[in-house]
Amino acid sequence: MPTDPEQVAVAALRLTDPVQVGPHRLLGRLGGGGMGVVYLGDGPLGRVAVKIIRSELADNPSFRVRFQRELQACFRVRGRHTAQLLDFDITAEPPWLATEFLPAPTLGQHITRHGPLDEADQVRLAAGLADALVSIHAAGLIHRDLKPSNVMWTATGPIVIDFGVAAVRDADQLTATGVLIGTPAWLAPEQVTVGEAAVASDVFAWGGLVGYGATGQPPYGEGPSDAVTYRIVHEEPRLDYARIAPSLRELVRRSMARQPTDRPTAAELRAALADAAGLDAASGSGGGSGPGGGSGHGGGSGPGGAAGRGGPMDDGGSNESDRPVGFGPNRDVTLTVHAPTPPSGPPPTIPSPPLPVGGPAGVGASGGTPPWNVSGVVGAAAGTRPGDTSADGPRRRRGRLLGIGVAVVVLAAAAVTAVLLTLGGGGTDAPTTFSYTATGPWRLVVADRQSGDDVGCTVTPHGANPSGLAGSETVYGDRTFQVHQTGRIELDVTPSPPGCRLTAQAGGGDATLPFTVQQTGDSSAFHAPSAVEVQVKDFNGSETCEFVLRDLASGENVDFATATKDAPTVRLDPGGRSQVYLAASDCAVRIGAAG
Ligand SMILES: Nc1ncnc2c1ncn2[C@@H]1O[C@H](COP(=O)(O)OP(=O)(O)OP(=O)(O)O)[C@@H](O)[C@H]1O
Repeated sequence: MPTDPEQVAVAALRLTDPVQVGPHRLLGRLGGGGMGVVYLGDGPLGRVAVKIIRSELADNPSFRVRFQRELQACFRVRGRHTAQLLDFDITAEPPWLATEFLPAPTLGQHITRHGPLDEADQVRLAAGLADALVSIHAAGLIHRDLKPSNVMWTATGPIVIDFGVAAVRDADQLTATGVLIGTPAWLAPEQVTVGEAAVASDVFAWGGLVGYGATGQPPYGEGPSDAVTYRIVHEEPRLDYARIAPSLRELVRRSMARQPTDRPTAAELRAALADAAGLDAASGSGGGSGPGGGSGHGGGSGPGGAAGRGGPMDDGGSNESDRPVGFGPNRDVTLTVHAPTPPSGPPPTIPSPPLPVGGPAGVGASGGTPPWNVSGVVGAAAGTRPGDTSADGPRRRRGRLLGIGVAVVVLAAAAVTAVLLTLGGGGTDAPTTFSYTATGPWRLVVADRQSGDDVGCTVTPHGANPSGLAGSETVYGDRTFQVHQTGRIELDVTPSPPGCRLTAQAGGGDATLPFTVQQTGDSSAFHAPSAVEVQVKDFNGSETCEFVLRDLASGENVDFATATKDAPTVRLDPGGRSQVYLAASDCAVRIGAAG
């Protein structure tokens, strides 16, 4: 376990950030993801982590209903290794929820700083995560998004955050155009292929996380989401089992079985590890040293119960995080943490001298020469997968649930040249101009790589809009546009790299029918059959879904149809075109040849 003080980055509030949410005064930013931004708050419940939900999600009428249901289930989760939900207001604008603040790095941050875990910590990680999953599953929830940024590495073991919200997020993610959320690297094969998660999917992620703890590497490597999802569906995990503690190897191997039914349950994992990690295998995690009595409440805001993790401290109670630390506009701070913090601390004060303004403290977001400030085109070697040439390292947030069709496209795209378009000039606020010379149809992939904000990437074409782009577009997560225009195309993008990354992929893809499209954006192109059948898998809260079939070569709209809940399958006629694609729709669909 960490014995040295750990650094917890708290970035300054931005001018546009709220300063108060319900009864919680916001002190700084802890991070952010697809659902929204997470703030450090202080108030009647002590220090809390407040997540403010993105308006794109919250605007969907079904979101609040689902979210409230899910959060009520979250209140039932009382685990030694799960973060306690303390308060929420689903009726607020925007909605928010508050969980106990865990003054610790995430597992990902810990491993980035200190390297892979030794065997004793691997066992603690494995046992703690298994215990957390038992608590979550016992409440009828599936985490769905267990990954290094959702595990806090505290002095009392791993503590899982963010459970319950992924279900709502997944159900609603396609309703807000352009919002793509999630991290494919940790998904189970069935989440990729059919978009469905079960408790066994969490067990699969458990195996990947334990492997990551032991090796520092994600189980399916790094790279663009297409490549990673392809590997998840078709390949065995790339784990160096020799580096995994012997007592965990077989459990990891079994938990990452391709067939969900071949995986152990979380309870079996926990039982197998109980002795090694000193867990009480029989009683579960309901008791233990969990937080004191949070009382659930529904729509309104109000205190949910006492915050704070009452577990024993590893280091005899030294607790520097209670020292006055500086918060306030334009000041980033680093909390030095020896142990979990009791909730009530002295009110924050502004330190002297002022701390630097910039990105999250300790992350090095400000200063230095931006490594992206180069112009040129980097061509991938023939036969590599699109984007495999990226020198950008792991992507922290990306589109998810790319479906079988995308996996197929990866293969097809391997034959074409993938081009990473790098950009010249541009400060943080000024747009950076991207240019690409196309000789045939191509795909523009916009990746919003800024996991810590809710800004998105705004892409604005110079001159005429290329097909697919409806003028200036703002993208959250990843989104693909099919473009038929050839010649030189110039686009402005803000913010500049590395927050936003634009990639061009030659060709329009060549997916094999049938395939499933879960993400927003244009589908991959496919050879046109005599008629196309589009079956809506998820209306994502809408009453109807509009479809447009487009010709890849010309960008021309060739057929339209509207699916309704009474008639969820529609036929589209390619009208003799040889290669077509389905233009952006907000619904999740399966595209096949009509029989
Ligand atoms: N309870 C908490 N205590 C302390 N820090 C937290 C807490 N919850 C979240 N954080 C911090 O905020 C970051 C962002 O959390 P969040 O769950 O929104 O994002 P994510 O998991 O990276 O993304 P996504 O929502 O797309 O899965 C976490 O990685 C962590 O650093």
